[in-house]
Amino acid sequence: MQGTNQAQPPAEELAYRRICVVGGGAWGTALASVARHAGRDVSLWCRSAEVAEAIRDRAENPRYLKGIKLASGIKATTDMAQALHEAEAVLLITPSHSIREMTRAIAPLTSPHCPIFTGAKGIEADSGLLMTGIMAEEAPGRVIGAISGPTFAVETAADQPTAVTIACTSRATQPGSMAAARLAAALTTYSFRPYISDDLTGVEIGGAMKNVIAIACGMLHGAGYGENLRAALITRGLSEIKELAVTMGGSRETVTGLSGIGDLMLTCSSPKSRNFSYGTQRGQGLSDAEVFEGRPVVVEGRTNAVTVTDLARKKGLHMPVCEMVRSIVADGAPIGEAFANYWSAPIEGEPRALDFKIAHPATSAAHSRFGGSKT
Ligand SMILES: NC(=O)C1=CN([C@@H]2O[C@H](COP(=O)(O)OP(=O)(O)OC[C@H]3O[C@@H](n4cnc5c(N)ncnc54)[C@H](O)[C@@H]3O)[C@@H](O)[C@H]2O)C=CC1
Ligand SMILES: O=C(CO)COP(=O)(O)O
Repeated sequence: MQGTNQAQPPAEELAYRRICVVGGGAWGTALASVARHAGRDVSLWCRSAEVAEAIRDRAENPRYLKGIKLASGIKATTDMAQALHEAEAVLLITPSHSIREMTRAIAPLTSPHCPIFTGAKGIEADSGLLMTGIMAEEAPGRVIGAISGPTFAVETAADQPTAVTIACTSRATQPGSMAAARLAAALTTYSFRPYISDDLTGVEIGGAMKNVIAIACGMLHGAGYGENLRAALITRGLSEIKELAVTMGGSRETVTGLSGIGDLMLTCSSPKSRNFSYGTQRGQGLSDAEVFEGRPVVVEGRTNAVTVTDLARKKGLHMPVCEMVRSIVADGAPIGEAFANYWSAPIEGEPRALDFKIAHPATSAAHSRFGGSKT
């Protein structure tokens, strides 16, 4: 059929030439470095003058990516208007709680034709909106998108092979479709491999929920449980992601992709993950205050345990893994007790001969491991 086999423009012609990354933390800096390696004109807005200076002058970000040599030529600045000047695409890479405020700041400083993509993973408290839902409210009419997947900033910045998903508001429409493809073309290097998706909801639900499940895995790992349990939590967690994603209009296929199972596996199994590490330390008996020691660290799963379960409850969905994490991080339940409740709950649709709350060995093991109510 005529028209269906039209040749795509060459990638270089398609690619955005000028990209502004907003957020000079670990992930924003890593993406700025990727874009520079891909040959783009890259500006980076940083909150800290010291960080901006180190990136500009020495191609390093000692605060967030210590010891890693970045691409040279990143125009790092603390001046937002200067960073956004003539940007063809913006990557908004600050923590999820700041996305509303940051989109509000970016919108008037950019052309209405400039798409905004975010790498933040989360759901907003109160509104229950995904990151791109917030951005669509604050920058109405804009093409909005997300970049997600199994991506530790420290590896990406060090040029380790990394695959991501780039999704856009209605990729099926011309502007959305073009924006995702243009960003993918702009960021592709020998080590950075973007895939395109039109399932923004599925992509973002995966990103928000995997952090909560990683905390669960970390907590039980820290408490001394084995890999069997971790694999079970990842699998049951994936099922919770699938339920919420499909209920919200996302697709099952996305859940089995990079932004779903890919990111879930990575985050649930590595000490490089802040969510998994936080969980591990809590599982070892440390309190929140002891884990953070006054240093603010982005652990998105702590707040998202509440926002995800709030949303699921509203939709009439039961999410035992996420509820377990919520009961610990938000309601102060002892980890052993929360796990025992989770593990001993009847399995829907299956008859149980025993009262698992009393008889299951894992229940008493959990209680003794955690020494009653201390943790
Ligand atoms: N670090 C990683 O490996 C990855 C992180 N992400 C996501 O990217 C987002 C950012 O994470 P990271 O860069 O790792 O965090 P980070 O802690 O390394 O850096 C956060 C950056 O945001 C800035 N910031 C913090 N609060 C702010 C606010 N209220 N307003 C404006 N700027 C603010 C900080 O100054 C800093 O530059 C998170 O949602 C995270 O889940 C996604 C993929 C990988
Ligand atoms: O999102 C990430 C990897 O894809 C980073 O995970 P953490 O925020 O747990 O470090």
